[in-house]
Amino acid sequence: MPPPPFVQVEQVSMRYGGLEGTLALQAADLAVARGEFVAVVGPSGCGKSTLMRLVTGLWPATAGRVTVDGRPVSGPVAIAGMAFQNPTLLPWRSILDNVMLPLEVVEPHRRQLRRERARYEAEARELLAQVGLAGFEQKYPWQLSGGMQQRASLCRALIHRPALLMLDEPFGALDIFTREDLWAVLQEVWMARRPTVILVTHDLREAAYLADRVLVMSARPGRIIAEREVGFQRPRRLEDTYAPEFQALVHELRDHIAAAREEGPDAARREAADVR
Ligand SMILES: Nc1ncnc2c1ncn2[C@@H]1O[C@H](COP(=O)(O)OP(=O)(O)OP(=O)(O)O)[C@@H](O)[C@H]1O
Repeated sequence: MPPPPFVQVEQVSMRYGGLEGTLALQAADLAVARGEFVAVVGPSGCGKSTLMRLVTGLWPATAGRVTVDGRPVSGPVAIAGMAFQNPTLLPWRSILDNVMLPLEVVEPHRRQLRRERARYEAEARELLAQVGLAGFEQKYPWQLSGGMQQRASLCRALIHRPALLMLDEPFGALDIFTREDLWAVLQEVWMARRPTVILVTHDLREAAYLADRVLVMSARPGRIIAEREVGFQRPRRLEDTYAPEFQALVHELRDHIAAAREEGPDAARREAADVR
């Protein structure tokens, strides 16, 4: 029998702002295996970030069930690391202290931090070196470029060795060259540590480069309407993204999203028919 999914979303709906509010998700299902790298793509405003908030327990679902590692999600999930489009580093803390922040919050690290500070600090420095930020530990966020801040934010998401890494457009604000550099960094970190990853992105090349499987969402109210395995060998290289098979996959995903956008009016009708 196959192991149960590490992340499971079953028939989840989410309406913001009470009965008359926006229905962001409707009867959405999602299953992600332990250690899998999944990308979620879809039309703008279809509910991708909402799905992320429900899986990490930042919002409760209006209906349905979310489990992570076999446990129902009823509040913030401690085993999750998160990074968003905006690096959200604290300006008054050094890069090293920003990276170490989750250790001050998440148990059991919180309890162990005072006693084992040197070990944790060495881990943070190692992680920073892995993403190319050796030597910048004592700098402040405002002294770093946007790409460097995003690298640091990735380290902060990883420092407590989360089993689940939730990335919501982490490279969305970066120029294409920096973004491509960070794809390689993320792939390397994932291959070394194998967390389960859910990545929300608007960039279909990014999804195809990084993910084992790409999930396509419908227009709002969102649900998963298509999925595509990505079989390219790892480690994937930037040159691979120019191969015909890779480009064909990106086109296929684009067609799915175009169809999902067309479906918009139907989605609106579905919403009207279901007042959940
Ligand atoms: N806190 C909120 N209160 C009310 N409505 C919200 C809230 N957050 C999101 N929404 C609405 O829910 C819908 C889904 O939003 P969400 O941010 O999940 O979509 P998204 O797919 O991540 O969007 P984008 O592609 O633009 O990043 C949108 O119509 C949005 O306006």
